[in-house]
Amino acid sequence: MADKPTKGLADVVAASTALSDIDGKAGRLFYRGYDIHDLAGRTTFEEAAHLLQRGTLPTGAQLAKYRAELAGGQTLGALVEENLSKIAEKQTPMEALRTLVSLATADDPDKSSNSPEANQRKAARLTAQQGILVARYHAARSGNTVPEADPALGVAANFLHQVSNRTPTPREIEIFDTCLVLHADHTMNASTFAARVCAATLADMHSAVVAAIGTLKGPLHGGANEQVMRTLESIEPSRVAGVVRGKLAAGEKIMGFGHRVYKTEDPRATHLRRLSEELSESTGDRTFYRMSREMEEVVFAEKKLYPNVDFYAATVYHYLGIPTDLFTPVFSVSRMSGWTAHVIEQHADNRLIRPDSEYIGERDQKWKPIDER
Ligand SMILES: CC(=O)SCCNC(=O)CCNC(=O)[C@H](O)C(C)(C)COP(=O)(O)OP(=O)(O)OC[C@H]1O[C@@H](n2cnc3c(N)ncnc32)[C@H](O)[C@@H]1OP(=O)(O)O
Ligand SMILES: O=C([O-])CC(=O)C(=O)O
Repeated sequence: MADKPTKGLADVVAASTALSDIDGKAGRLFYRGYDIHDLAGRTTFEEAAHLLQRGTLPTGAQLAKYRAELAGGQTLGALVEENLSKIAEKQTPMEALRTLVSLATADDPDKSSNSPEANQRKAARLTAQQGILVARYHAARSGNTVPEADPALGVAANFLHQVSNRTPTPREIEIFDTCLVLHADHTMNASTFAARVCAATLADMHSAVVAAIGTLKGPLHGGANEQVMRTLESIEPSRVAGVVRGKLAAGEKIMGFGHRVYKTEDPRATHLRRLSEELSESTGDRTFYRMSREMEEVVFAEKKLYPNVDFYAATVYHYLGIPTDLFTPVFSVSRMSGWTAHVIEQHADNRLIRPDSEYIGERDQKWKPIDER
């Protein structure tokens, strides 16, 4: 019989990975040995994605090649094109992404191969496409068209331009690029674990990332960033402390706080707090930043909980003009680079992931025919 399980697999080491590492006590995060504090603000999203998917921070030539591959991977398949507007009418953003990425399999030239080369190509295409899917979905539901992606610009610049239909400032692009770097990978988080479980059956990369998108959607994981903004918008600015204390007293969770692994501040939240403050000053709209600071103080005083990555990401995206229901899709634009890197890693050294369970049901039941039950 199996040992008593730890609820939610807490502290269980479920996979080996060379992609990212967390020191939860010290509040440190590393991508392939590089400290997130060294990467954030200095490395572009494309460099971080190359690091995760291809193993190294790219040289200039490698980066140019990878960026060209991303630019070439932006074309959406015929089945996606045919269905996009119908899906945008009927599905919420994360539902739509789950559907669209699944449909994208149909026209992917490498759909039937899990070879390392095919996986590298698919990882680049999926990473290139995710931002376009979000922008095209948003345009379709708003009755707009999306400006053509400029191959000379990176994922961050093109995404902001396409979603807002205005030219972002260079600083806005830098800030958003940093957000993408900060969200790219995070060890065995729920969506990455889901992707690895799927990939470990030798299912294809698209199937694995569809599982991951469905898992990221929930409010205990990536969906929390949208809920943070909804909470901020629902509170009268002068009543933050009372409302938050009331929610905690009622046993409610405050979205954007707490973490399974970090026992101190999430290092990504440190960057995002600073970026949120900067944007609150440059936009002249300090209300949500001030409210966030007050929420942080109250939650810490009451529960000793720190903000996680989703907390200040919410106000950063808000100040960048991103619609609130696209916050979790934005997370997926970045995390696609990590999910696909994990699928590459899983397929390269695979064993089926099939843990045991503890049986807690009835035993020795006596079967009766239906008319005697
Ligand atoms: C990208 C990401 O996924 S980051 C996480 C995003 N999710 C959120 O922000 C949602 C809010 N946070 C949470 O639900 C949790 O902190 C999680 C899911 C992130 C981590 O969960 P776990 O490690 O399983 O902790 P768990 O949910 O068991 O909480 C432990 C205790 O802290 C409390 N707690 C944890 N987070 C919060 C919170 N945000 N607000 C209030 N109380 C909280 C729980 O109520 C519980 O209290 P109890 O022991 O008195 O019952
Ligand atoms: O690691 C986790 O459990 C959640 C998280 O912060 C992430 O996925 O970025």
